Amino acid sequence: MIFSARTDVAYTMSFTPPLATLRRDGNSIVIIDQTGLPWRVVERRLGTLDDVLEAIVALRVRGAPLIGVAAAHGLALALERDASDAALEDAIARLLSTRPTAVNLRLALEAQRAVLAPLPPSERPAAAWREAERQRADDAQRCEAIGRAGLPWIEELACRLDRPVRVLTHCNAGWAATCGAGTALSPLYLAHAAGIALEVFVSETRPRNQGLITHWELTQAGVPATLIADNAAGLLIAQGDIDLVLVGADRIARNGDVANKIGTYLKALAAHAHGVPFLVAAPATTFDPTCPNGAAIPIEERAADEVLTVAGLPPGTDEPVPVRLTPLPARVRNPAFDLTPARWITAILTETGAWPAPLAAAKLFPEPDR
Ligand SMILES: CSC[C@H]1O[C@H](OP(=O)(O)O)[C@H](O)[C@@H]1O
Repeated sequence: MIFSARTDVAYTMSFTPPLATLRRDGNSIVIIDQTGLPWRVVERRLGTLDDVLEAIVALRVRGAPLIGVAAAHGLALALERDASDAALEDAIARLLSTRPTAVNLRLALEAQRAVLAPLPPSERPAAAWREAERQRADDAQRCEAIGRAGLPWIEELACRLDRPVRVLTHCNAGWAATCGAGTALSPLYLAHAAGIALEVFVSETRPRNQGLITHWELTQAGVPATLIADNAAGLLIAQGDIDLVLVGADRIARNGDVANKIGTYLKALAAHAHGVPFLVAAPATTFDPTCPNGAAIPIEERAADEVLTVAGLPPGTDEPVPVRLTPLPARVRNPAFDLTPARWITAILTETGAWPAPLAAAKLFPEPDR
């Protein structure tokens, strides 16, 4: 077990994302519209707060760290039109209402409010853009540090194996979900750059299939990746085909319980049952020290239609289209996240190092000396 503040290790290799997930362009922002990935890389200009609200809800921009930074930029767009106290609070409330689980969204807006509230309205738009850009650059640095915290875990496995290290990951916690190299994928990119042989198994992640984005990311970077159906993960773990499970997070409670994409819990359960290390990678902006445990984390319930359709690229077209799988049954549930208890998590990789799950929040948010 490698618990230490290993982010101080000066690794020579690094990973630069091939595309910018979000960038400012004058008084608008440009995102990669992730509803087109992996089939099409399409940029989308967001010029108003309403554009940003729609993009976050529709998962055009997604990933816990990235939706926080997107919300911070959305606030700047709102204040360009009206920088009054009422408009500031209204925009924050509307952005908070988009997606309830990833705490990054709330923390990003709280950081903006701390900067903006003391200022006169005339100074707020420029200050909001500065804070949004600070958050974007800050996230990239956090991703890089998480990669350094996770690399020793992969190195240690590589030293013991005479074959590629087999890592299972779920959903997308790569550069597409952040402003940098990603969280769960960041150690993998560093390991690949260091010449460590990897085989990454990627679960497709129904119903929105973010696993296809991970497979696309890894393949573009030259990292060997194998797509599997979500339901196949248990068999691979049980058969000893997986050396390490490495996933992201949307909110981590003070006791180390983790909310992440739906399906994570079942992989943690299988990993725990078969003694496979289960790592969660997340920056401090994904921790909620005010949240005592997983039961207190709100789980987003999304539209039934996401379960009843699957997006794809029919032969001869270049437009991904949704295909309805069944007529609308009477009842459908579509929780977007689930909860993994801290006791099933081997370590949480953060920008300050790798920590046992119950300790991670305390390492990032130490209680003041009483
Ligand atoms: C570094 S992304 C963390 C987290 O966010 C994703 O959720 P979504 O695609 O719904 O925005 C997924 O749960 C990732 O693990």
